[in-house]
Amino acid sequence: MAEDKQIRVTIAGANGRMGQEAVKMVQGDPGLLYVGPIDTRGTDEEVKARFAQLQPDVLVDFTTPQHVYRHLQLALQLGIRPVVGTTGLTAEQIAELTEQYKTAGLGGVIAPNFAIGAILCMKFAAMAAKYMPHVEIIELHHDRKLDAPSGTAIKTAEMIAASRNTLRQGHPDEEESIAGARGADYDGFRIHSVRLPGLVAHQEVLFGATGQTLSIRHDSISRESFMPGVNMAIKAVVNLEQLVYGLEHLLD
Ligand SMILES: NC(=O)C1=CN([C@@H]2O[C@H](COP(=O)(O)OP(=O)(O)OC[C@H]3O[C@@H](n4cnc5c(N)ncnc54)[C@H](O)[C@@H]3O)[C@@H](O)[C@H]2O)C=CC1
Ligand SMILES: O=C(O)C1=N[C@H](C(=O)O)C[C@H](O)C1
Repeated sequence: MAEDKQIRVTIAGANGRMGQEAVKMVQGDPGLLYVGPIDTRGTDEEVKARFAQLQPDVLVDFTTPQHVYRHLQLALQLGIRPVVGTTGLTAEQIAELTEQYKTAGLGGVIAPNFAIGAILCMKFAAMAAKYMPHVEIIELHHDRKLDAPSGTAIKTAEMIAASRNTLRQGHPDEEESIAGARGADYDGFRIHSVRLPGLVAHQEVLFGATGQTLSIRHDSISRESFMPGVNMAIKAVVNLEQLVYGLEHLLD
């Protein structure tokens, strides 16, 4: 894509908490052109007609787990590059979409978290897990969140599992007297999800070893924290020829 051409951006979920921040960010960048919102709660024909009217290069998605898979399929059919922040896609869906985008040679970004500090938290946790394999993840979010565990916690768990020798933690005879007390099991370690008003997006990764503990924590205290990452992904995706899962792949 020519360097001096503005990138045409549409946003799904433009009236939501993240969408409103994303509209402001896109409108504030002279390199980007906000062509308007897209709402896909209609027939395929209606939605395709709206896309044809907007002519976007990039579709930014901050909607719900229920709609995001269809959005990625639609973007593929229409040759529009997606930048997806919506969480809740399964590992199988991501693998299938990755193959489909590769075959089409179309760029896309799925990033469970766009905040640079959250990416560092994941990377540091993966580094630490190699040497301190006893680990638990606690993610904490506002109580309007639909999915649990968070996309960030799942991605963190995947990165930890890739660098940690598999180990089933805790006492072999441990039992829950209240179901769920020990959290969700991922590859032998636990993920705990906290939902409270007043929170935005937070994660703590705790490690334990003989006589010591290590905590790695990230806090997003406002949704502006995600915007530099969204901006970076929009500018990167126009030059990609495959679907990338995780902002860390755009950083190195
Ligand atoms: N990757 C990241 O860094 C971040 C990701 N998220 C994720 O983004 C998603 C949205 O989060 P919030 O903005 O807090 O939610 P929200 O509920 O405030 O906004 C979602 C918006 O999407 C709209 N919507 C639903 N279906 C739609 C459709 N088919 N077409 C167009 N619009 C539709 C809703 O009306 C609503 O306005 C969630 O999955 C959340 O986990 C949130 C924060 C950061
Ligand atoms: O719903 C949210 O708010 C967030 N969702 C993403 C996730 O599931 O990880 C990213 C961030 O944690 C905020």
